[in-house]
Amino acid sequence: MHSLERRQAIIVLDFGSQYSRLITRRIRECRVYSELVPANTTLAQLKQKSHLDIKGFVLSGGPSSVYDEGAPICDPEILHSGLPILGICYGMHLLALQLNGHVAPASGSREYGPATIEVSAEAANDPQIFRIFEGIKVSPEQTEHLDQVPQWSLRLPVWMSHGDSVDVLPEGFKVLACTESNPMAVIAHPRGLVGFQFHPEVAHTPQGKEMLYNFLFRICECEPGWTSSSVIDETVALIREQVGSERVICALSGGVDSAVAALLIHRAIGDQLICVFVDTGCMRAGEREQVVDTFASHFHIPLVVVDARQRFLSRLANVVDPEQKRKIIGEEFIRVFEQEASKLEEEHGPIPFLAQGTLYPDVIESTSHDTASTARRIKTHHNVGGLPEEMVFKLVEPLRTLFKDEVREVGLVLGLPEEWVWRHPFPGPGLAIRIIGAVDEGKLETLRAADKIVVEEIRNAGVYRELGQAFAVLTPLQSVGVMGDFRTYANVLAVRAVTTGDFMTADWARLSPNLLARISNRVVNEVPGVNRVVYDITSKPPATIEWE
Ligand SMILES: Nc1ncnc2c1ncn2[C@@H]1O[C@H](COP(=O)(O)OP(=O)(O)OP(=O)(O)O)[C@@H](O)[C@H]1O
Ligand SMILES: O=c1[nH]c(=O)c2[nH+]cn([C@@H]3O[C@H](COP(=O)(O)O)[C@@H](O)[C@H]3O)c2[nH]1
Ligand SMILES: NC(=O)CC[C@H](N)C(=O)O
Ligand SMILES: [Mg+2]
Repeated sequence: MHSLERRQAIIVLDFGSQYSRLITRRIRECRVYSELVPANTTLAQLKQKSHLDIKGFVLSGGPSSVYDEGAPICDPEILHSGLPILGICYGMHLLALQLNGHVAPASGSREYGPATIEVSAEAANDPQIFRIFEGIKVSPEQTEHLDQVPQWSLRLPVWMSHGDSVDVLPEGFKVLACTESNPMAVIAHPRGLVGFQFHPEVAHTPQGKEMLYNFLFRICECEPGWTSSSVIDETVALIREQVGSERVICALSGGVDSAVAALLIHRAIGDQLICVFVDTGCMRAGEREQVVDTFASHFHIPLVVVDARQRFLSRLANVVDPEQKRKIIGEEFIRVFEQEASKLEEEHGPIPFLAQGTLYPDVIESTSHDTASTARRIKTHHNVGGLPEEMVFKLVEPLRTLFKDEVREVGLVLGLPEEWVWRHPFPGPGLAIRIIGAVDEGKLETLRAADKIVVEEIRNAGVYRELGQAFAVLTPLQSVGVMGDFRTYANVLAVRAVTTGDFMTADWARLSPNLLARISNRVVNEVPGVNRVVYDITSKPPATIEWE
């Protein structure tokens, strides 16, 4: 058995800020592993993560005031652990309050948006306290935007969003910086406790990343060891530990996540792995052939293709409700895998494990971190919330701790072809959730033809890589048109193209009018049953990326 080296980690306690996940991202961008955990996680619970060598904590911001009834607090054991802590906004308020300082409740005036912090001369001369700002300079362009010309000291543009503020320091702390309206904008204790009233994780704090860098490397004394190759080595060792000499089937979709999962598992356990691709009947034009061909030419892993078109389509017949569609598909997937596993077992012996390409965001979203309110379910993703309750498999999910761009990097290192690495995500329920209303073979044909044109034109225009996702949606809406002097009465097709980093929020892509014109023209001319094309100009939120 492989002995795993403990991985250096920074734990981010999530007090409900909309930026909590971004803090984790920023830390990982500095090549230090970081995990987001619920606000009420205790030090004792964290110590059970024995594979982690915890080097410090970040307490995130949050919507509550520390004076709200039931406001989340931090386990005192964490505050007294002796490890460095960075408290951001609400996290700073907690740090101050729980260590016997004082927080002034919001008094009408809130500090929201850009602000300038000024580091005090005295603090700048205290190297222990100053570590968080060491080496940071403002660029001349930034100085122009600051309130006044700097004389001697360090002034930095930052981004604020708060009402409460610290007004009495806890013992041993010093003020490191202030703003015009806030005398305690940054506080610090020589033993590595730092409070920021502003948000270093957002792009509007230009030097924020350098501050986080200082926290990680000067205060927590981390080493930048979290790289694609370290991820690969660790994950491979973990898979071996979990699976031993047993067999695994991997649900392979043709998307980047499951392909990378399959490659990692194959590296770990070789021919104990079999991949299974399910043709649900809701795939895009040529998808099945493409997956089979690319897989065969790049992987040396057996692939079973299951033609489950009939069974999915007959269960979906006349189903209109999006959530019901998702549940049916989630369940059918598992039933198909079970059936295939039992067939394969006749030849290969027991297959207790099912591997999936589940990512870190799926995991974070499926647990509610918000202690004050339970997150509302928007839609059931088939591979997480959509799994049936009774299931014979144990799950292997080697990407459970990774973000999408990290998965792509790992894919490149493992030799996954570029075109596969950069494919837009395609949801498991496929075209079934891009046909509004009931799904049938005729509508699938129409949508496949239209979707092919949309993607082709986007590729031809050279903008595929700039987009997070681009696809067509078939609406049940019919409208009147005129073609070759004849009246038509046919469906409206919607085109959706978004830019996004993490698929949690997205903006509609500003595709060029010429590109949109080409798409519209070709769709209406080449796809029977469509006589009108519209472009979706809604961001997420308030819309979602998929229409169902
Ligand atoms: N047609 C399919 N056949 C087999 N497994 C599938 C299929 N569709 C989805 N899955 C499983 O469901 C998981 C989640 O799907 P999801 O679309 O989120 O990931 P992906 O397809 O691997 O990557 P991407 O997000 O880039 O599309 C996949 O990783 C895969 O394990
Ligand atoms: O594998 C999946 N199974 C699903 O059930 C599912 N639903 C949405 N998606 C994908 O998730 C991302 C966010 O989509 P939404 O903004 O529509 O929620 C987008 O990338 C969607 O394509 C899914 N992927
Ligand atoms: N962004 C934050 O963390 C805000 C903290 C707290 N809700 C306040 O308004 O002061
Ligand atoms: Mg997919």
